[in-house]
Amino acid sequence: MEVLTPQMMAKCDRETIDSGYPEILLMEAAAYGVARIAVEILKKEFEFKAKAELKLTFLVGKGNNGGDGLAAARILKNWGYQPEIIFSTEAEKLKGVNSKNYELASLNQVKYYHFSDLKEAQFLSKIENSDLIIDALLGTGIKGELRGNIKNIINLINQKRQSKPLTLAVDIPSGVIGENGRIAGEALNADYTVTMAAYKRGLLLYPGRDYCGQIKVVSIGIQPETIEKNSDSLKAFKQQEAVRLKPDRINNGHKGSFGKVAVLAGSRGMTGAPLLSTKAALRSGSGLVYLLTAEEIEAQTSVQLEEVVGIPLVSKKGMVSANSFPQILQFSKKVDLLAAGPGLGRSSEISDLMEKILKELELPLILDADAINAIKNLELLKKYKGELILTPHPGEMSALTGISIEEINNNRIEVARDFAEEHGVNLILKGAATITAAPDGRAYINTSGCNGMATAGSGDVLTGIVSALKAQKMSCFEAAALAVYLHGRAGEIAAAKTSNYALIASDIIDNLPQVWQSLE
Ligand SMILES: NC(=O)C1=CN([C@@H]2O[C@H](COP(=O)(O)OP(=O)(O)OC[C@H]3O[C@@H](n4cnc5c(N)ncnc54)[C@H](O)[C@@H]3O)[C@@H](O)[C@H]2O)[C@@H](O)CC1
Ligand SMILES: Nc1ncnc2c1ncn2[C@@H]1O[C@H](COP(=O)(O)OP(=O)(O)O)[C@@H](O)[C@H]1O
Ligand SMILES: [K+]
Repeated sequence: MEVLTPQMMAKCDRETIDSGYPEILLMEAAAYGVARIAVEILKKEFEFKAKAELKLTFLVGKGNNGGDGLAAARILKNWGYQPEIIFSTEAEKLKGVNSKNYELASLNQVKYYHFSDLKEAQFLSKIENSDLIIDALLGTGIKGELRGNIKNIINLINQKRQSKPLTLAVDIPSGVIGENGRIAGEALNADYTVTMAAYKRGLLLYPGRDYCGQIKVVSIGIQPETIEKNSDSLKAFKQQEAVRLKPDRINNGHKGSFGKVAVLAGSRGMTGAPLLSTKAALRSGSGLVYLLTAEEIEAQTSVQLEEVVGIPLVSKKGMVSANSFPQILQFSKKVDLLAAGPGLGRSSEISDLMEKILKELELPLILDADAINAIKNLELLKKYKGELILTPHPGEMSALTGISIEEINNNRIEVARDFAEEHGVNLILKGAATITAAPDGRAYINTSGCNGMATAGSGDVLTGIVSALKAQKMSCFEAAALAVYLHGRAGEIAAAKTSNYALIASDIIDNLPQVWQSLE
């Protein structure tokens, strides 16, 4: 599913209207979507209340977002509900389709008030006594910080956060900036968001994402071709993409058919990381997993994971030495890919080794953690003879690019895309709202995951999953995006059992089986 900026969405609206599709019909479809989802929520949350008893309060602004709200209020009135509208602005000053929808709502006798005519206590009592608030104050047309009545309305509601009723946002929670997910001073916290035609970036990027609750996308009559033409190949990765992309398994396969993964990882004191990566690879469908690690710790790691084949490498002071390169080169001919980095440690030897690997190997490489930290010359990425997937967290990304962590997090999509395009790599920029970017400009925003995954070793698990998927002959970009999604789902399922507080990285691996089952 495409993820658009407000400008791209407006272009889709405009082209559809210019092609002869009446604007008021687009609005009607949007409103119908809102009304339908409102009914679903009411039926679920207030099973035993009669329609006429339910209190629905529409907060309506003066733009088209307000127009959607007005039309939805009228539709619900015609379905037997008793919605009330509170206008942030003078209803008589509405223009175009919004004015028409005001007329229609009035004709259908929807009750309305103006915020300016209500005393603060009256307004708050209306809010507190509502079963559902429908937020149609501001949509993607927001400019600058919140101001005027809309600011007052949102401030008043947010001050009473404890007693705030269920809230359904129309298109985007008012105050969230559609372009980037930043907040225009304040924003209304929604439990549900019904968004029109496609995701807007601000719904999936933090902090905006925290304000959206459950997001539903409704179709409003804009053709998929129009959306695709006006989008920039940024998509949301969800369960349906996972089901579509998961690698096939052949019934007459043998362990070699499902991919041979070599993991170059671990050092003295960091024996957990290689175990997490290799075990995650085994739990993600790989037929054979080898662990190439410092000879000093090889025996120890092999004892802990029976299914992994240990390959001891020449080491120095507990770390893999640069002199192990001929062994790695030799071994690389036996496997489908090499994943390097987890727990390797930092030393000039590791940097030298990574330089040799990037100069001389040809198989697909997945670089994480210390393998990324060891890259001193970015030119080597572009020159690498095989395919590359890099999986930095924002700290590693900052070290790699010189861009501050703050700037990276404020521009996750652009930073990930620019790097992937400039250096010809597939990039997973980790962290909440992980971005996966391909060298050709395609990118995904991930929709799974939870804050419990911010725990040591969680990235090592991801490396293992990516490796297994790539070894099962997926393209690098799709293997990376699917791995990020599965990792996030496994984290969510784990957190539902352990809580986000208690989640540890191995819980993510333990819940991979359930995630795989959900794709069958
Ligand atoms: N154009 C179309 O045909 C469609 C538009 N749709 C809806 O239209 C919305 C976008 O409509 P608009 O472009 O009219 O924009 P909005 O409805 O988001 O509102 C823009 C108005 O809000 C006020 N405003 C802007 N920034 C403000 C701030 N910081 N503080 C206080 N007031 C502020 C301004 O007066 C401006 O006119 C979408 O989010 C969606 O809900 C849908 O109806 C689908 C069809
Ligand atoms: N708040 C969060 N929400 C969702 N996923 C998160 C969050 N914080 C971290 N993660 C995920 O957890 C993993 C952490 O990886 P990383 O930082 O490399 O940890 P480590 O180096 O300890 O293994 C990444 O996949 C990241 O996207
Ligand atoms: K809104």
